[in-house]
Amino acid sequence: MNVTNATFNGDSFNEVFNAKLCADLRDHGWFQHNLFLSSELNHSLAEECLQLHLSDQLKPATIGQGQQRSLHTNIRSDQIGWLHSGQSRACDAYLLMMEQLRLTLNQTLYLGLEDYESHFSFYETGAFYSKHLDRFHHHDARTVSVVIYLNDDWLAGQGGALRLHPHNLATHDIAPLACRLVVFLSAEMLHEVLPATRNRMSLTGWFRLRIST
Ligand SMILES: O=C(O)CCC(=O)C(=O)O
Ligand SMILES: [Fe+2]
Repeated sequence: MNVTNATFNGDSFNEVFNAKLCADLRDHGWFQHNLFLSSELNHSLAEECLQLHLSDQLKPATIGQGQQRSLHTNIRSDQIGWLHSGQSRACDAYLLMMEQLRLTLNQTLYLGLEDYESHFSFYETGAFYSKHLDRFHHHDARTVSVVIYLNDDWLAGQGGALRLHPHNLATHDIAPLACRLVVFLSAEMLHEVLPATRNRMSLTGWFRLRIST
C-alpha cells in the first residue's frame, strides 16, 4: 500500500469536515463521517485485524484499569489487540490520521488532548459490549473516543450496531460499515455494541489528557 496517497479520503479534514466535527461534538456529543478511510487503507487494516484473530494474537477484552482490570464476559465479549507504532504500514497510516484528528480537535475545541491509545477489536458472531461509558471511574484521562469500522458489505439486518444513548434523547444506531468514523465524548456518551450475525471488526481508540499526579 502506498501510504502517502492512499490514506486520506478527499474530504477528511477539509474545512467542512472540521466545522461539522467541532459543531456536532459540541452540540450533540458525537460525530459521524462515512468515508473517512480510503478503501485501500480499510482493506489493509481489515486484513491485519483478521490475521491477528486467525493467528490467535487477539485477547479477550477486560474491563477497568490497573489492578482493577478484570475479565467480564457478561459485559463484553470482544477480543482486542493493542496497536503500537511501527507494527505495520497500515497501522502507521491510521495513527497518522489520528494525529491529524488530535490536532484538529485541539485547534477547534481547545481540548488539550495529549496522546492516543488504540486497539483492534474483533467481535465474533453474537459478541457484544453492554451499555457503558469509556471513561474509567478513578482519575481517568480518556476524553474523546474514536471508532473506525472495517466491515465491507455490512447489511441491514445483520445487527452489530453501535447504539448511542445521548442524554435525554432517543437512542441512535450506527451500523459498523467499512471506512466509517464515529467520534464521541468519552465521559458523557453512554453506548453499547449490539450482537451481530457475522464477525465485526473495528479500531477503537481514545484521546487522553495528561494526568497530573
Ligand atoms: O465498536 C464499537 O462500536 C464501540 C466499542 C466500544 O464501545 C469500546 O471499545 O469501548
Ligand atoms: Fe466504549
